[in-house]
Amino acid sequence: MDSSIDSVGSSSRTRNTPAKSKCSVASFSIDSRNGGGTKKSEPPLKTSSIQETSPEVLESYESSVSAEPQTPISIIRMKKQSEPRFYPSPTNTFYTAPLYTEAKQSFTNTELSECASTIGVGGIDLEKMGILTYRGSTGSDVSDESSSSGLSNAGYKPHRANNDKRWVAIQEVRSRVGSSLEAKDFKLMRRLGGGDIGTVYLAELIGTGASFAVKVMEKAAIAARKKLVRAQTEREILQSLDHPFLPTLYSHFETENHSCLVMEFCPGGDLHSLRQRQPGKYFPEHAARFYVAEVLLAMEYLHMLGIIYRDLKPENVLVREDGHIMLSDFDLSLRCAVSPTLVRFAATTALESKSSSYCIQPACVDQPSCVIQPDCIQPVCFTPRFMSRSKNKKRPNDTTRQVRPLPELIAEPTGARSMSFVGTHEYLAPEIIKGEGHGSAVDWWTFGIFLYELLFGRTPFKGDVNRTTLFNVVGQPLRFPEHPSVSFAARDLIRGLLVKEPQHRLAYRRGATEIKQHPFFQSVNWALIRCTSPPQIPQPVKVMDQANSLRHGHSQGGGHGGHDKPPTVDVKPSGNYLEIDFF
Ligand SMILES: Nc1ncnc2c1ncn2[C@@H]1O[C@H](COP(=O)(O)OP(=O)(O)OP(=O)(O)O)[C@@H](O)[C@H]1O
Repeated sequence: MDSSIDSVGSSSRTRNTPAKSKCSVASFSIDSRNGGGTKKSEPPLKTSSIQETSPEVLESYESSVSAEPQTPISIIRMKKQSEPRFYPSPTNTFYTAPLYTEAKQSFTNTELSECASTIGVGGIDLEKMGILTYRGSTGSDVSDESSSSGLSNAGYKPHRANNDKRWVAIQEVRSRVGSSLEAKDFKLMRRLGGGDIGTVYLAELIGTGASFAVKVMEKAAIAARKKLVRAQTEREILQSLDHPFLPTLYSHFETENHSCLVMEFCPGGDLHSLRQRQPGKYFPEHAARFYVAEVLLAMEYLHMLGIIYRDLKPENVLVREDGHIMLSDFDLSLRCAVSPTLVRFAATTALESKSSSYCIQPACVDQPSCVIQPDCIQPVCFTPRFMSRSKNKKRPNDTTRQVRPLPELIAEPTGARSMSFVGTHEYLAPEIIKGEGHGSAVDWWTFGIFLYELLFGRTPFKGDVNRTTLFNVVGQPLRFPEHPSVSFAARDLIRGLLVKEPQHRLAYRRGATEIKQHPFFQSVNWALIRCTSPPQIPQPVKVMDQANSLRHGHSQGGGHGGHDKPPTVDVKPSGNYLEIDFF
Protein backbone atom coordinates (compact mmCIF):
# COMPACT_ATOMS: atom_id res chain seq x y z
CA MET A 1 0.00 0.00 0.00
CA ASP A 2 2.71 2.42 0.90
CA SER A 3 4.28 2.08 -2.47
CA SER A 4 1.69 4.53 -3.65
CA ILE A 5 2.64 7.29 -1.29
CA ASP A 6 2.82 10.66 -2.81
CA SER A 7 3.33 14.10 -1.56
CA VAL A 8 1.00 16.97 -2.20
CA GLY A 9 2.66 19.05 -4.76
CA SER A 10 4.01 16.17 -6.70
CA SER A 11 2.56 15.67 -10.11
CA SER A 12 0.75 12.48 -9.33
CA ARG A 13 -1.44 10.86 -6.75
CA THR A 14 -2.42 7.27 -6.77
CA ARG A 15 -5.90 6.11 -6.25
CA ASN A 16 -7.68 3.02 -5.10
CA THR A 17 -9.66 1.19 -7.65
CA PRO A 18 -11.78 -1.85 -7.00
CA ALA A 19 -8.91 -4.03 -8.17
CA LYS A 20 -6.47 -2.39 -5.81
CA SER A 21 -8.75 -2.29 -2.86
CA LYS A 22 -7.70 -5.51 -1.24
CA CYS A 23 -4.26 -4.34 -0.35
CA SER A 24 -5.54 -1.06 0.90
CA VAL A 25 -8.44 -2.02 3.04
CA ALA A 26 -7.43 -5.43 4.20
CA SER A 27 -4.65 -4.01 6.30
CA PHE A 28 -6.74 -1.12 7.51
CA SER A 29 -9.51 -2.13 9.78
CA ILE A 30 -11.02 0.69 11.74
CA ASP A 31 -14.54 -0.22 12.40
CA SER A 32 -15.02 -3.90 12.88
CA ARG A 33 -18.73 -3.48 13.54
CA ASN A 34 -19.20 -2.43 9.99
CA GLY A 35 -16.86 -4.84 8.47
CA GLY A 36 -14.25 -2.18 7.89
CA GLY A 37 -11.20 -3.68 6.38
CA THR A 38 -13.01 -6.15 4.23
CA LYS A 39 -13.45 -5.52 0.60
CA LYS A 40 -16.89 -6.36 -0.60
CA SER A 41 -18.09 -6.53 -4.11
CA GLU A 42 -20.38 -3.90 -5.52
CA PRO A 43 -23.97 -5.05 -5.17
CA PRO A 44 -26.03 -4.82 -8.33
CA LEU A 45 -28.35 -1.88 -8.17
CA LYS A 46 -31.97 -2.05 -9.04
CA THR A 47 -33.13 -0.51 -12.23
CA SER A 48 -36.46 1.03 -12.83
CA SER A 49 -38.37 0.33 -15.92
CA ILE A 50 -39.01 3.02 -18.47
CA GLN A 51 -42.60 3.88 -19.02
CA GLU A 52 -44.28 6.22 -21.42
CA THR A 53 -46.58 8.52 -19.55
CA SER A 54 -48.70 11.49 -20.26
CA PRO A 55 -46.85 14.72 -20.90
CA GLU A 56 -48.44 16.38 -17.94
CA VAL A 57 -46.35 17.16 -15.00
CA LEU A 58 -47.63 15.05 -12.19
CA GLU A 59 -49.97 16.12 -9.55
CA SER A 60 -48.41 17.56 -6.52
CA TYR A 61 -49.22 16.29 -3.16
CA GLU A 62 -48.67 17.64 0.24
CA SER A 63 -46.10 15.86 2.18
CA SER A 64 -43.75 16.47 4.96
CA VAL A 65 -40.17 15.48 4.88
CA SER A 66 -38.94 13.90 8.02
CA ALA A 67 -35.55 15.46 7.55
CA GLU A 68 -36.98 18.93 7.78
CA PRO A 69 -40.03 18.63 9.95
CA GLN A 70 -40.62 22.32 10.42
CA THR A 71 -40.89 23.09 6.75
CA PRO A 72 -44.16 22.41 4.97
CA ILE A 73 -43.50 21.44 1.39
CA SER A 74 -45.07 20.07 -1.72
CA ILE A 75 -43.29 17.41 -3.60
CA ILE A 76 -43.95 17.37 -7.29
CA ARG A 77 -42.79 14.20 -8.86
CA MET A 78 -42.12 14.70 -12.50
CA LYS A 79 -43.17 12.47 -15.31
CA LYS A 80 -41.64 12.29 -18.73
CA GLN A 81 -42.44 14.89 -21.31
CA SER A 82 -43.40 13.62 -24.68
CA GLU A 83 -42.67 16.96 -26.33
CA PRO A 84 -39.48 18.93 -26.24
CA ARG A 85 -39.91 21.90 -23.97
CA PHE A 86 -37.81 24.46 -22.31
CA TYR A 87 -37.87 24.66 -18.58
CA PRO A 88 -36.18 27.51 -16.88
CA SER A 89 -34.79 25.94 -13.80
CA PRO A 90 -34.76 27.63 -10.43
CA THR A 91 -31.06 27.01 -10.20
CA ASN A 92 -29.77 26.56 -13.72
CA THR A 93 -31.25 27.94 -16.84
CA PHE A 94 -28.74 26.87 -19.37
CA TYR A 95 -29.80 23.30 -19.86
CA THR A 96 -31.67 22.47 -22.97
CA ALA A 97 -35.09 21.03 -23.36
CA PRO A 98 -35.78 17.45 -22.51
CA LEU A 99 -36.56 15.41 -25.55
CA TYR A 100 -37.86 12.00 -24.77
CA THR A 101 -37.26 9.09 -26.99
CA GLU A 102 -37.48 5.58 -25.83
CA ALA A 103 -34.08 4.81 -24.47
CA LYS A 104 -32.54 1.76 -25.91
CA GLN A 105 -30.72 -0.45 -23.57
CA SER A 106 -28.30 -2.44 -25.58
CA PHE A 107 -25.72 -3.13 -22.99
CA THR A 108 -24.15 -6.44 -23.42
CA ASN A 109 -22.35 -6.34 -20.15
CA THR A 110 -24.79 -7.40 -17.52
CA GLU A 111 -22.37 -6.77 -14.70
CA LEU A 112 -22.99 -3.07 -15.00
CA SER A 113 -25.56 -1.48 -12.84
CA GLU A 114 -27.92 0.63 -14.83
CA CYS A 115 -29.85 3.69 -14.03
CA ALA A 116 -33.46 4.28 -13.74
CA SER A 117 -34.68 6.41 -16.55
CA THR A 118 -36.37 9.39 -15.08
CA ILE A 119 -37.75 12.52 -16.54
CA GLY A 120 -36.91 15.95 -17.78
CA VAL A 121 -37.11 18.57 -15.14
CA GLY A 122 -35.62 21.93 -14.56
CA GLY A 123 -34.73 22.08 -18.22
CA ILE A 124 -32.35 19.20 -17.86
CA ASP A 125 -32.43 16.30 -20.20
CA LEU A 126 -32.92 13.55 -17.73
CA GLU A 127 -33.97 10.94 -20.20
CA LYS A 128 -30.37 10.14 -20.83
CA MET A 129 -29.68 9.03 -17.34
CA GLY A 130 -27.12 6.44 -18.11
CA ILE A 131 -29.29 4.91 -20.76
CA LEU A 132 -26.88 4.47 -23.57
CA THR A 133 -26.96 3.19 -27.05
CA TYR A 134 -24.36 1.24 -28.85
CA ARG A 135 -24.48 1.06 -32.58
CA GLY A 136 -22.25 -1.83 -33.38
CA SER A 137 -18.71 -2.39 -32.41
CA THR A 138 -16.95 -0.30 -35.00
CA GLY A 139 -17.21 3.44 -35.21
CA SER A 140 -19.84 5.81 -33.97
CA ASP A 141 -19.99 9.54 -33.96
CA VAL A 142 -21.91 9.29 -30.79
CA SER A 143 -23.04 12.81 -30.47
CA ASP A 144 -23.76 13.64 -34.00
CA GLU A 145 -27.32 14.73 -34.29
CA SER A 146 -27.76 13.59 -37.82
CA SER A 147 -26.30 10.20 -37.23
CA SER A 148 -28.34 9.59 -34.16
CA SER A 149 -31.67 10.52 -35.59
CA GLY A 150 -33.89 7.54 -35.91
CA LEU A 151 -31.79 5.55 -33.53
CA SER A 152 -31.90 7.13 -30.16
CA ASN A 153 -31.62 10.46 -28.53
CA ALA A 154 -29.17 9.04 -26.06
CA GLY A 155 -26.44 10.53 -28.20
CA TYR A 156 -28.19 13.79 -29.00
CA LYS A 157 -26.31 16.66 -27.48
CA PRO A 158 -28.11 19.90 -28.17
CA HIS A 159 -25.36 21.98 -26.56
CA ARG A 160 -22.82 20.89 -29.03
CA ALA A 161 -24.78 20.13 -32.12
CA ASN A 162 -24.79 23.32 -34.13
CA ASN A 163 -22.20 25.88 -33.28
CA ASP A 164 -19.29 23.78 -32.20
CA LYS A 165 -16.42 23.91 -34.66
CA ARG A 166 -15.55 20.32 -33.82
CA TRP A 167 -18.97 19.11 -34.87
CA VAL A 168 -18.70 21.09 -38.03
CA ALA A 169 -15.33 19.42 -38.74
CA ILE A 170 -16.72 15.98 -37.98
CA GLN A 171 -19.69 16.51 -40.23
CA GLU A 172 -17.42 17.74 -42.98
CA VAL A 173 -15.36 14.56 -42.84
CA ARG A 174 -18.36 12.32 -42.52
CA SER A 175 -20.00 13.76 -45.56
CA ARG A 176 -16.71 13.37 -47.43
CA VAL A 177 -16.04 9.76 -46.47
CA GLY A 178 -19.67 8.79 -46.16
CA SER A 179 -19.31 6.87 -42.90
CA SER A 180 -18.49 7.25 -39.22
CA LEU A 181 -15.03 8.39 -38.27
CA GLU A 182 -12.25 5.86 -38.17
CA ALA A 183 -8.66 5.73 -37.03
CA LYS A 184 -7.39 6.74 -40.45
CA ASP A 185 -9.18 10.08 -40.17
CA PHE A 186 -6.97 11.21 -37.29
CA LYS A 187 -3.38 12.32 -37.11
CA LEU A 188 -1.92 11.87 -33.64
CA MET A 189 0.13 14.93 -32.71
CA ARG A 190 1.45 14.19 -29.27
CA ARG A 191 0.91 12.31 -26.08
CA LEU A 192 -1.04 14.22 -23.47
CA GLY A 193 -0.92 11.73 -20.66
CA GLY A 194 -1.45 8.19 -19.59
CA GLY A 195 -3.97 6.78 -17.17
CA ASP A 196 -4.84 3.43 -15.72
CA ILE A 197 -6.70 2.21 -18.74
CA GLY A 198 -5.29 4.11 -21.67
CA THR A 199 -3.15 6.83 -23.16
CA VAL A 200 -4.49 10.18 -24.28
CA TYR A 201 -3.18 11.89 -27.42
CA LEU A 202 -3.71 15.25 -28.97
CA ALA A 203 -5.00 14.47 -32.44
CA GLU A 204 -6.06 16.39 -35.50
CA LEU A 205 -8.99 15.41 -37.61
CA ILE A 206 -7.16 15.29 -40.90
CA GLY A 207 -7.86 18.11 -43.27
CA THR A 208 -9.95 20.14 -40.85
CA GLY A 209 -7.46 21.69 -38.43
CA ALA A 210 -9.76 20.63 -35.57
CA SER A 211 -8.00 19.22 -32.50
CA PHE A 212 -9.29 16.47 -30.27
CA ALA A 213 -8.08 14.44 -27.33
CA VAL A 214 -8.14 10.79 -28.30
CA LYS A 215 -7.99 8.22 -25.54
CA VAL A 216 -6.49 5.01 -26.89
CA MET A 217 -7.08 1.83 -24.93
CA GLU A 218 -5.45 -1.43 -25.81
CA LYS A 219 -8.14 -4.08 -25.61
CA ALA A 220 -5.91 -7.01 -24.73
CA ALA A 221 -4.11 -5.08 -21.99
CA ILE A 222 -7.38 -3.92 -20.48
CA ALA A 223 -8.80 -7.41 -20.55
CA ALA A 224 -5.65 -8.90 -19.03
CA ARG A 225 -5.77 -6.37 -16.22
CA LYS A 226 -9.48 -6.95 -15.68
CA LYS A 227 -10.34 -3.34 -16.45
CA LEU A 228 -12.93 -4.01 -19.11
CA VAL A 229 -15.82 -2.99 -16.90
CA ARG A 230 -14.11 0.26 -15.97
CA ALA A 231 -13.41 1.07 -19.59
CA GLN A 232 -16.97 0.31 -20.54
CA THR A 233 -18.37 2.32 -17.65
CA GLU A 234 -16.35 5.32 -18.72
CA ARG A 235 -17.42 5.05 -22.32
CA GLU A 236 -21.06 4.64 -21.49
CA ILE A 237 -21.06 7.54 -19.09
CA LEU A 238 -19.28 9.75 -21.60
CA GLN A 239 -21.87 8.87 -24.20
CA SER A 240 -24.66 9.99 -21.92
CA LEU A 241 -23.29 13.42 -21.03
CA ASP A 242 -24.34 16.76 -22.43
CA HIS A 243 -23.20 19.54 -20.16
CA PRO A 244 -20.93 22.54 -20.61
CA PHE A 245 -18.55 21.41 -17.88
CA LEU A 246 -18.39 17.76 -18.80
CA PRO A 247 -16.65 16.09 -21.72
CA THR A 248 -18.37 15.67 -25.02
CA LEU A 249 -17.64 12.33 -26.60
CA TYR A 250 -17.51 13.21 -30.27
CA SER A 251 -16.79 9.79 -31.57
CA HIS A 252 -15.86 6.32 -30.61
CA PHE A 253 -14.24 3.77 -32.84
CA GLU A 254 -12.56 0.43 -32.55
CA THR A 255 -9.73 -1.16 -34.40
CA GLU A 256 -8.71 -4.76 -34.12
CA ASN A 257 -6.61 -4.09 -31.04
CA HIS A 258 -7.67 -0.73 -29.72
CA SER A 259 -10.68 1.12 -28.53
CA CYS A 260 -10.59 4.90 -29.03
CA LEU A 261 -12.62 7.73 -27.54
CA VAL A 262 -12.58 11.11 -29.25
CA MET A 263 -13.16 14.01 -26.87
CA GLU A 264 -12.67 17.73 -26.63
CA PHE A 265 -9.05 18.70 -26.11
CA CYS A 266 -8.41 20.91 -23.08
CA PRO A 267 -5.26 22.96 -23.69
CA GLY A 268 -5.17 24.42 -20.15
CA GLY A 269 -4.02 21.20 -18.52
CA ASP A 270 -5.43 20.24 -15.14
CA LEU A 271 -6.09 22.21 -11.96
CA HIS A 272 -3.39 20.34 -10.10
CA SER A 273 -0.73 21.67 -12.46
CA LEU A 274 -2.35 25.09 -12.54
CA ARG A 275 -2.33 25.26 -8.74
CA GLN A 276 1.37 24.43 -8.68
CA ARG A 277 1.98 27.48 -10.83
CA GLN A 278 0.13 29.88 -8.52
CA PRO A 279 2.08 32.05 -6.09
CA GLY A 280 2.21 30.01 -2.86
CA LYS A 281 0.73 27.07 -4.80
CA TYR A 282 -2.80 27.97 -3.84
CA PHE A 283 -5.55 29.82 -5.68
CA PRO A 284 -6.88 33.18 -4.58
CA GLU A 285 -10.38 32.81 -3.21
CA HIS A 286 -12.18 34.29 -6.21
CA ALA A 287 -10.43 31.83 -8.54
CA ALA A 288 -11.13 28.87 -6.26
CA ARG A 289 -14.77 29.92 -6.09
CA PHE A 290 -14.99 30.01 -9.86
CA TYR A 291 -13.54 26.53 -10.30
CA VAL A 292 -15.49 24.87 -7.52
CA ALA A 293 -18.72 26.51 -8.67
CA GLU A 294 -18.32 25.00 -12.13
CA VAL A 295 -17.38 21.63 -10.65
CA LEU A 296 -20.47 21.83 -8.47
CA LEU A 297 -22.72 22.28 -11.48
CA ALA A 298 -21.05 19.36 -13.22
CA MET A 299 -21.52 17.16 -10.14
CA GLU A 300 -25.11 18.28 -9.76
CA TYR A 301 -25.81 17.19 -13.31
CA LEU A 302 -24.04 13.86 -12.76
CA HIS A 303 -26.10 13.18 -9.66
CA MET A 304 -29.23 13.97 -11.61
CA LEU A 305 -28.22 11.30 -14.06
CA GLY A 306 -27.63 8.93 -11.16
CA ILE A 307 -23.87 9.04 -11.55
CA ILE A 308 -21.79 9.25 -8.41
CA TYR A 309 -18.45 10.54 -9.58
CA ARG A 310 -16.18 9.31 -6.75
CA ASP A 311 -12.91 10.64 -8.11
CA LEU A 312 -12.94 14.40 -7.69
CA LYS A 313 -9.45 15.87 -7.37
CA PRO A 314 -7.66 18.72 -9.12
CA GLU A 315 -5.95 16.30 -11.52
CA ASN A 316 -9.32 15.41 -12.98
CA VAL A 317 -10.47 18.95 -13.55
CA LEU A 318 -9.19 20.10 -16.93
CA VAL A 319 -9.16 23.65 -18.24
CA ARG A 320 -10.73 24.27 -21.61
CA GLU A 321 -9.45 26.72 -24.16
CA ASP A 322 -11.93 29.34 -22.92
CA GLY A 323 -10.75 28.93 -19.30
CA HIS A 324 -13.88 27.12 -18.12
CA ILE A 325 -13.53 23.65 -16.70
CA MET A 326 -14.19 20.14 -17.83
CA LEU A 327 -14.52 17.39 -15.27
CA SER A 328 -12.91 14.26 -16.68
CA ASP A 329 -12.27 10.62 -15.88
CA PHE A 330 -15.33 8.51 -15.18
CA ASP A 331 -13.95 5.03 -14.88
CA LEU A 332 -14.46 4.95 -11.10
CA SER A 333 -17.96 6.37 -11.25
CA LEU A 334 -20.93 4.48 -9.93
CA ARG A 335 -24.25 4.44 -11.69
CA CYS A 336 -27.43 4.14 -9.73
CA ALA A 337 -31.09 4.97 -9.65
CA VAL A 338 -32.27 8.48 -8.98
CA SER A 339 -35.66 10.05 -8.74
CA PRO A 340 -35.58 13.79 -9.42
CA THR A 341 -38.19 15.63 -7.45
CA LEU A 342 -39.42 19.19 -7.53
CA VAL A 343 -40.00 20.40 -4.03
CA ARG A 344 -42.28 23.37 -3.56
CA PHE A 345 -42.06 24.98 -0.21
CA ALA A 346 -45.13 26.44 1.37
CA ALA A 347 -45.49 30.19 1.33
CA THR A 348 -44.42 31.88 4.50
CA THR A 349 -44.56 35.41 5.66
CA ALA A 350 -41.42 37.42 5.31
CA LEU A 351 -41.01 37.44 9.04
CA GLU A 352 -41.37 33.67 9.34
CA SER A 353 -38.96 33.01 6.57
CA LYS A 354 -36.43 35.33 8.07
CA SER A 355 -36.71 33.88 11.49
CA SER A 356 -36.24 30.39 10.14
CA SER A 357 -33.27 31.35 8.11
CA TYR A 358 -30.75 32.34 10.70
CA CYS A 359 -29.00 29.09 11.08
CA ILE A 360 -25.41 29.75 11.93
CA GLN A 361 -24.34 28.08 15.13
CA PRO A 362 -21.54 30.24 16.47
CA ALA A 363 -20.78 27.74 19.18
CA CYS A 364 -17.35 26.53 18.21
CA VAL A 365 -15.14 28.57 20.45
CA ASP A 366 -12.01 26.50 20.13
CA GLN A 367 -12.08 26.28 16.36
CA PRO A 368 -10.89 28.87 13.94
CA SER A 369 -14.21 28.65 12.16
CA CYS A 370 -17.80 27.80 12.91
CA VAL A 371 -19.91 25.57 10.84
CA ILE A 372 -23.37 26.12 9.55
CA GLN A 373 -25.06 22.95 10.65
CA PRO A 374 -26.45 21.02 7.71
CA ASP A 375 -29.48 20.12 9.78
CA CYS A 376 -30.56 23.68 10.06
CA ILE A 377 -30.47 24.49 6.40
CA GLN A 378 -33.80 25.79 5.26
CA PRO A 379 -34.77 26.40 1.68
CA VAL A 380 -35.18 30.08 2.28
CA CYS A 381 -32.38 30.49 4.72
CA PHE A 382 -28.65 30.58 4.88
CA THR A 383 -28.47 34.20 5.71
CA PRO A 384 -25.97 34.45 8.52
CA ARG A 385 -27.32 35.99 11.67
CA PHE A 386 -24.86 38.83 11.60
CA MET A 387 -26.13 39.87 8.18
CA SER A 388 -29.75 40.22 9.26
CA ARG A 389 -31.49 43.53 9.46
CA SER A 390 -32.51 44.62 12.85
CA LYS A 391 -36.22 44.13 13.51
CA ASN A 392 -37.00 47.78 14.09
CA LYS A 393 -35.77 48.62 10.60
CA LYS A 394 -38.40 46.43 8.96
CA ARG A 395 -41.18 48.02 7.00
CA PRO A 396 -44.51 47.63 8.78
CA ASN A 397 -46.06 45.35 6.15
CA ASP A 398 -43.04 43.01 6.10
CA THR A 399 -44.78 40.74 8.52
CA THR A 400 -47.73 40.13 6.25
CA ARG A 401 -45.98 39.94 2.89
CA GLN A 402 -46.13 36.44 1.46
CA VAL A 403 -42.89 34.87 0.41
CA ARG A 404 -43.24 32.25 -2.29
CA PRO A 405 -39.91 30.55 -2.77
CA LEU A 406 -39.30 28.96 -6.14
CA PRO A 407 -39.64 25.21 -6.26
CA GLU A 408 -36.36 23.41 -5.91
CA LEU A 409 -35.15 20.49 -7.89
CA ILE A 410 -33.84 17.75 -5.67
CA ALA A 411 -32.11 15.05 -7.63
CA GLU A 412 -29.75 13.48 -5.19
CA PRO A 413 -29.34 9.71 -5.55
CA THR A 414 -29.63 9.25 -1.82
CA GLY A 415 -30.49 5.58 -2.04
CA ALA A 416 -27.27 4.50 -3.75
CA ARG A 417 -24.99 2.16 -1.87
CA SER A 418 -21.62 0.78 -2.79
CA MET A 419 -19.05 -1.16 -0.82
CA SER A 420 -16.13 -0.55 -3.16
CA PHE A 421 -12.94 0.99 -1.89
CA VAL A 422 -12.31 3.51 -4.63
CA GLY A 423 -10.80 6.93 -4.85
CA THR A 424 -7.56 8.70 -4.05
CA HIS A 425 -6.25 8.36 -0.49
CA GLU A 426 -6.33 12.02 0.46
CA TYR A 427 -9.80 12.35 -1.02
CA LEU A 428 -11.40 9.21 0.38
CA ALA A 429 -14.47 9.80 2.52
CA PRO A 430 -14.48 8.27 6.02
CA GLU A 431 -17.38 5.96 5.18
CA ILE A 432 -15.40 4.47 2.29
CA ILE A 433 -12.38 3.85 4.49
CA LYS A 434 -14.52 2.32 7.21
CA GLY A 435 -16.18 0.04 4.67
CA GLU A 436 -19.61 1.09 5.86
CA GLY A 437 -21.04 1.37 2.41
CA HIS A 438 -21.26 4.71 0.73
CA GLY A 439 -23.53 6.77 -1.47
CA SER A 440 -23.63 10.13 -3.18
CA ALA A 441 -22.45 11.96 -0.04
CA VAL A 442 -18.90 10.84 -0.85
CA ASP A 443 -18.92 13.34 -3.69
CA TRP A 444 -19.71 16.16 -1.25
CA TRP A 445 -16.88 15.05 1.01
CA THR A 446 -14.45 15.10 -1.92
CA PHE A 447 -15.87 18.47 -2.92
CA GLY A 448 -14.86 19.78 0.53
CA ILE A 449 -11.34 18.35 0.21
CA PHE A 450 -11.11 19.82 -3.27
CA LEU A 451 -12.07 23.32 -2.11
CA TYR A 452 -9.66 23.03 0.80
CA GLU A 453 -6.80 22.03 -1.50
CA LEU A 454 -7.45 24.86 -3.95
CA LEU A 455 -7.54 27.41 -1.14
CA PHE A 456 -4.73 26.16 1.10
CA GLY A 457 -2.47 24.36 -1.37
CA ARG A 458 -2.71 21.03 0.43
CA THR A 459 -5.31 18.53 1.53
CA PRO A 460 -6.42 18.52 5.19
CA PHE A 461 -5.73 14.94 6.29
CA LYS A 462 -2.56 14.05 4.47
CA GLY A 463 -0.13 11.93 6.44
CA ASP A 464 3.44 10.82 5.75
CA VAL A 465 2.19 7.59 4.28
CA ASN A 466 -1.14 6.56 2.86
CA ARG A 467 -2.02 4.56 5.92
CA THR A 468 -1.62 7.62 8.14
CA THR A 469 -3.71 9.63 5.73
CA LEU A 470 -6.54 7.11 6.04
CA PHE A 471 -6.36 7.18 9.83
CA ASN A 472 -6.39 10.96 9.80
CA VAL A 473 -9.42 11.10 7.55
CA VAL A 474 -11.37 8.90 9.92
CA GLY A 475 -10.07 10.10 13.26
CA GLN A 476 -8.52 13.53 13.10
CA PRO A 477 -10.54 16.73 13.38
CA LEU A 478 -10.52 19.21 10.55
CA ARG A 479 -8.03 22.03 11.05
CA PHE A 480 -7.28 25.10 9.02
CA PRO A 481 -3.82 26.56 8.67
CA GLU A 482 -3.40 30.19 9.66
CA HIS A 483 -1.92 30.99 6.32
CA PRO A 484 -3.22 31.75 3.77
CA SER A 485 -6.02 33.73 5.23
CA VAL A 486 -9.33 32.43 3.93
CA SER A 487 -12.79 33.89 4.47
CA PHE A 488 -15.16 32.71 7.16
CA ALA A 489 -17.67 31.65 4.52
CA ALA A 490 -15.14 29.42 2.75
CA ARG A 491 -14.07 27.74 5.98
CA ASP A 492 -17.66 27.37 7.02
CA LEU A 493 -18.54 25.64 3.77
CA ILE A 494 -15.57 23.30 4.06
CA ARG A 495 -16.54 22.50 7.63
CA GLY A 496 -20.07 21.65 6.54
CA LEU A 497 -18.79 19.37 3.79
CA LEU A 498 -16.09 17.62 5.80
CA VAL A 499 -18.43 16.24 8.42
CA LYS A 500 -17.33 12.66 9.06
CA GLU A 501 -20.82 11.18 9.33
CA PRO A 502 -22.34 11.34 5.86
CA GLN A 503 -25.87 11.81 7.15
CA HIS A 504 -24.84 15.05 8.84
CA ARG A 505 -22.84 16.31 5.92
CA LEU A 506 -23.93 19.35 3.98
CA ALA A 507 -25.83 18.34 0.81
CA TYR A 508 -26.57 14.87 2.14
CA ARG A 509 -30.30 15.31 1.59
CA ARG A 510 -30.74 17.97 -1.04
CA GLY A 511 -27.51 17.68 -2.95
CA ALA A 512 -25.94 20.59 -4.78
CA THR A 513 -28.92 22.83 -4.05
CA GLU A 514 -27.80 23.08 -0.43
CA ILE A 515 -24.27 23.97 -1.36
CA LYS A 516 -25.32 26.59 -3.88
CA GLN A 517 -27.19 28.42 -1.15
CA HIS A 518 -24.17 28.74 1.06
CA PRO A 519 -22.89 32.30 1.56
CA PHE A 520 -19.56 31.33 0.00
CA PHE A 521 -21.38 31.32 -3.33
CA GLN A 522 -23.45 34.41 -2.66
CA SER A 523 -21.80 36.31 -5.52
CA VAL A 524 -22.23 33.50 -8.03
CA ASN A 525 -24.87 33.86 -10.70
CA TRP A 526 -25.45 30.19 -11.34
CA ALA A 527 -27.44 30.60 -14.49
CA LEU A 528 -24.86 32.82 -16.16
CA ILE A 529 -21.71 31.19 -14.91
CA ARG A 530 -20.65 30.29 -18.43
CA CYS A 531 -20.52 34.01 -19.19
CA THR A 532 -18.29 34.77 -16.21
CA SER A 533 -14.69 35.59 -17.05
CA PRO A 534 -12.47 32.72 -15.94
CA PRO A 535 -9.50 33.52 -13.70
CA GLN A 536 -7.09 32.45 -16.39
CA ILE A 537 -7.31 31.70 -20.10
CA PRO A 538 -4.80 29.16 -21.43
CA GLN A 539 -2.30 30.13 -24.08
CA PRO A 540 -3.17 28.84 -27.53
CA VAL A 541 -1.55 25.47 -28.07
CA LYS A 542 1.45 25.18 -30.31
CA VAL A 543 2.04 21.72 -31.66
CA MET A 544 5.49 20.79 -30.48
CA ASP A 545 8.16 18.94 -32.31
CA GLN A 546 6.84 15.46 -31.86
CA ALA A 547 10.08 13.55 -31.71
CA ASN A 548 11.21 15.91 -29.02
CA SER A 549 7.98 15.67 -27.13
CA LEU A 550 8.10 11.91 -27.15
CA ARG A 551 11.74 11.74 -26.17
CA HIS A 552 10.99 13.78 -23.09
CA GLY A 553 7.78 11.98 -22.28
CA HIS A 554 5.95 15.25 -22.50
CA SER A 555 2.58 15.26 -20.79
CA GLN A 556 0.18 18.10 -21.40
CA GLY A 557 -0.63 19.90 -18.21
CA GLY A 558 1.51 17.58 -16.14
CA GLY A 559 -1.22 15.01 -15.87
CA HIS A 560 -0.50 12.20 -13.49
CA GLY A 561 0.92 9.12 -14.99
CA GLY A 562 2.10 11.03 -18.02
CA HIS A 563 5.80 10.95 -17.26
CA ASP A 564 6.55 7.54 -16.01
CA LYS A 565 4.35 5.15 -17.91
CA PRO A 566 5.34 3.98 -21.36
CA PRO A 567 2.71 4.45 -24.07
CA THR A 568 0.54 1.40 -24.41
CA VAL A 569 1.00 1.44 -28.16
CA ASP A 570 3.96 1.59 -30.43
CA VAL A 571 4.41 5.25 -31.31
CA LYS A 572 6.88 6.36 -33.95
CA PRO A 573 7.71 10.01 -34.45
CA SER A 574 7.27 10.89 -38.07
CA GLY A 575 7.72 14.41 -39.35
CA ASN A 576 5.09 16.59 -37.82
CA TYR A 577 2.98 13.89 -36.29
CA LEU A 578 3.03 10.44 -34.79
CA GLU A 579 2.35 7.22 -36.53
CA ILE A 580 0.91 4.60 -34.34
CA ASP A 581 1.02 1.09 -35.59
CA PHE A 582 -2.72 0.68 -35.63
CA PHE A 583 -3.49 4.04 -37.22
N1 LIG B 1 -9.59 16.00 -22.98
C1 LIG B 1 -8.34 16.14 -22.61
N2 LIG B 1 -7.63 17.24 -22.94
C2 LIG B 1 -6.36 17.39 -22.54
N3 LIG B 1 -5.71 16.50 -21.78
C3 LIG B 1 -6.35 15.38 -21.42
C4 LIG B 1 -7.69 15.14 -21.79
N4 LIG B 1 -8.08 13.97 -21.27
C5 LIG B 1 -7.04 13.49 -20.59
N5 LIG B 1 -5.99 14.34 -20.68
C6 LIG B 1 -4.67 14.16 -20.09
O1 LIG B 1 -4.32 12.81 -20.17
C7 LIG B 1 -4.07 12.27 -18.87
C8 LIG B 1 -4.61 10.87 -18.82
O2 LIG B 1 -6.00 10.93 -18.83
P1 LIG B 1 -6.88 9.67 -18.48
O3 LIG B 1 -8.28 10.12 -18.30
O4 LIG B 1 -6.64 8.58 -19.44
O5 LIG B 1 -6.20 9.13 -17.22
P2 LIG B 1 -6.27 9.48 -15.71
O6 LIG B 1 -6.88 10.81 -15.49
O7 LIG B 1 -4.90 9.31 -15.21
O8 LIG B 1 -7.23 8.43 -15.13
P3 LIG B 1 -7.45 6.90 -15.35
O9 LIG B 1 -6.30 6.23 -14.69
O10 LIG B 1 -8.69 6.66 -14.64
O11 LIG B 1 -7.59 6.61 -16.78
C9 LIG B 1 -4.74 13.21 -17.91
O12 LIG B 1 -4.09 13.26 -16.70
C10 LIG B 1 -4.68 14.55 -18.65
O13 LIG B 1 -3.46 15.20 -18.32
